[in-house]
Amino acid sequence: MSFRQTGQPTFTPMNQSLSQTQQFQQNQQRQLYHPPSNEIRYQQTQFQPWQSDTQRNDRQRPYSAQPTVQTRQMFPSEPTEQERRLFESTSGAGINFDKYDEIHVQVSGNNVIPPIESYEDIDLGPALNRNIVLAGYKKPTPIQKHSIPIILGGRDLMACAQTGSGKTCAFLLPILRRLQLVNNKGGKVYDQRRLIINPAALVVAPTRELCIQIFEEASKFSNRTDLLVCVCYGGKNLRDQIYALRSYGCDLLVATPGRLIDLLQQGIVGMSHIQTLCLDEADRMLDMGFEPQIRQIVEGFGMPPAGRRQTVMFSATFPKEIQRLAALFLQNYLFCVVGTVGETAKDIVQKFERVYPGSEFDTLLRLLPTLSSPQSQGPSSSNSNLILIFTETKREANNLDRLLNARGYPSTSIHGDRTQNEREAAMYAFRSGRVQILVATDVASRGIDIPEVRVVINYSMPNEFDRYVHRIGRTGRVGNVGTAITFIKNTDTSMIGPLIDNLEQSGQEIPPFFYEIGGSRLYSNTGNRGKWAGGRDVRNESRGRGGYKSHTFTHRGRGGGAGGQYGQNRMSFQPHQTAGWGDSQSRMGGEESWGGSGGRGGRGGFRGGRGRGGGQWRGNDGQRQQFRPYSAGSGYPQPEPYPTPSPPAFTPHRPQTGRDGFQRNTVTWNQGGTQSGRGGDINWTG
Ligand SMILES: Nc1ncnc2c1ncn2[C@@H]1O[C@H](COP(=O)(O)OP(=O)(O)OP(=O)(O)O)[C@@H](O)[C@H]1O
Repeated sequence: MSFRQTGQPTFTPMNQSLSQTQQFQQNQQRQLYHPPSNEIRYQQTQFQPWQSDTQRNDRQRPYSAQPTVQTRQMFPSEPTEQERRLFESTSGAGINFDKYDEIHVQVSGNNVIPPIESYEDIDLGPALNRNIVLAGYKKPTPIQKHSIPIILGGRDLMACAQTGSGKTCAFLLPILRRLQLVNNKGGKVYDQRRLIINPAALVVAPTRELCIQIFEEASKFSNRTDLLVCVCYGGKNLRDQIYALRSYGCDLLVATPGRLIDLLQQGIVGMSHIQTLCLDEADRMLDMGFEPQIRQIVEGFGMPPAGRRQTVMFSATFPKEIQRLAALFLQNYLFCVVGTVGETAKDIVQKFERVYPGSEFDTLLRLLPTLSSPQSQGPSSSNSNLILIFTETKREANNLDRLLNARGYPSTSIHGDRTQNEREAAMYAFRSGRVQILVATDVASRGIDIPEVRVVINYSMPNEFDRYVHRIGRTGRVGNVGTAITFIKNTDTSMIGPLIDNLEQSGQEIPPFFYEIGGSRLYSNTGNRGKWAGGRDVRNESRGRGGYKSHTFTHRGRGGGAGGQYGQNRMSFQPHQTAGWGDSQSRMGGEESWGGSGGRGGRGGFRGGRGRGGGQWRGNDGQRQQFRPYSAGSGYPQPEPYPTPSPPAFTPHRPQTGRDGFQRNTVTWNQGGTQSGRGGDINWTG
């Protein structure tokens, strides 16, 4: 008899006949329907790691039997000086931030997990909640609304959202929260007297600069937790990174694939504790360049297989063939797309300049005075108007940098031929506004977040549309407006079709000269245009009508009142009755739209649990369906972590930086402070 029939869950006692995956799913289910209260769940974080199968099976005790630890969260109400410095680089949301709510979100897969509407809807723990406030985030972006509960719920995820829409935080927050429940103790394990560092979560990103950036974000959000975050990337001294890893241990490792494989091959780092694997810029990580390395990392060093680990993938672009390949690393995953796959942000004004071979630099010189702020004519400390110029080759980047400097425009460059120290110096000079022009190859096209970049110039048009999307995505981030100027040559015919599609989609003007250049490509809906179009889960294409049901969400409706009706279905808010979430998914292949109608008190969408009840709606099949609301702060289902071997007792040192710039998470506590064991936030007792 199932829970849905009786209202009470029935669980098979855990025994040897259940596979580890089944046991994990059963645990998840148990927590899904019996979310423990905040306090009890917090106490639950104090558990010891499972050490063996027998011990794991013995863990079938009710929560009330867990040891009770009296804890009080005592964080200073005001940020300390150190915290101010840590969070000072966080940019504010732009004027168009609220427009994100108008973008439709589609989620497909089995048992879709509904989104949150605010950070308070979900229990991320006091430390993370405080860090969100310190970062100045007032409400989650659409991708965060969906990804946070999905990742926290232990599901695999393939997520696609526009550039600059907060994807980093969408995976970091739930990963850090899950890590708090793991008790990995820095993953230090001795194997035949040899120390191996086993992180519990791994984020892999394609470029060194992006790794540094993700690490810095992770350091911010793990502030005042006892989690150890490390970054490893090529171009820096390997011995220093090994020294730092071994000294401190590591719970969350951010790495580039090449350096990670080095560390794995030398037996410095192990993959056996990995519970969550995250591929940022996943389409790049799985294209021909990186795919063999990712396969090696996932399959060659004892990482738990799909189903026993959680795998999440994020990008702004997800070509269909990469989606198919990515599916091999995932199990029973949810596919979440904000807007349309590969869409450019609407806040970027796209302009085009027709150029002829050899006339590019003159065109640039003509444009620059109109783009730069007055301060940018010469050395200046103002960084309000940064210009990022993309070239196709390293040589072109070097030449352009030299020419610009010769003409009195202070610039610097970043590309693969520069040393890592030069690259980091260039990024620092640009971020801080010491130089206002950065000439870059595609090493800076993905993920790099510099809020003051107001203009991106494609000095030459890339030959793949996704590279264009990522390049121009360096501006117009998180609700800020930006401008992208692209130089188009007569030979760029293959890109004209996708560009026209894109401009039409974002309601922008199509330059008349496109019709001259485009020729027959303009009217063909094949090739690249077909490749990039659409925002579908590829699983549905192969399944035809029997594919996964796709749920469309819109988060409009804040501010109260009427409105928020979307599509054919209007959601009405009713007091929550019985949980029918799983049942509502039973009809495959249809499409539903769930809109926030504003509702009482003006919160649309899925805000239940504060007396506002759950929701019910009619799908296209006309049947009444219901969802189970969250209670504010009453605890989102938290899966039990996978069993991890017990590492030896370890007292972490926490210097701010390791030797030679190897960066470490910085955690400080007051004199006399106590730490309430792994898995919790650090508690201050004065
Ligand atoms: N909820 C939020 N409120 C305000 N700002 C936010 C929020 N979430 C993220 N940001 C800020 O938005 C900026 C862009 O975020 P992020 O770099 O994660 O975007 P992204 O989607 O990963 O972009 P890309 O596709 O280019 O990698 C960052 O400066 C981040 O601090």
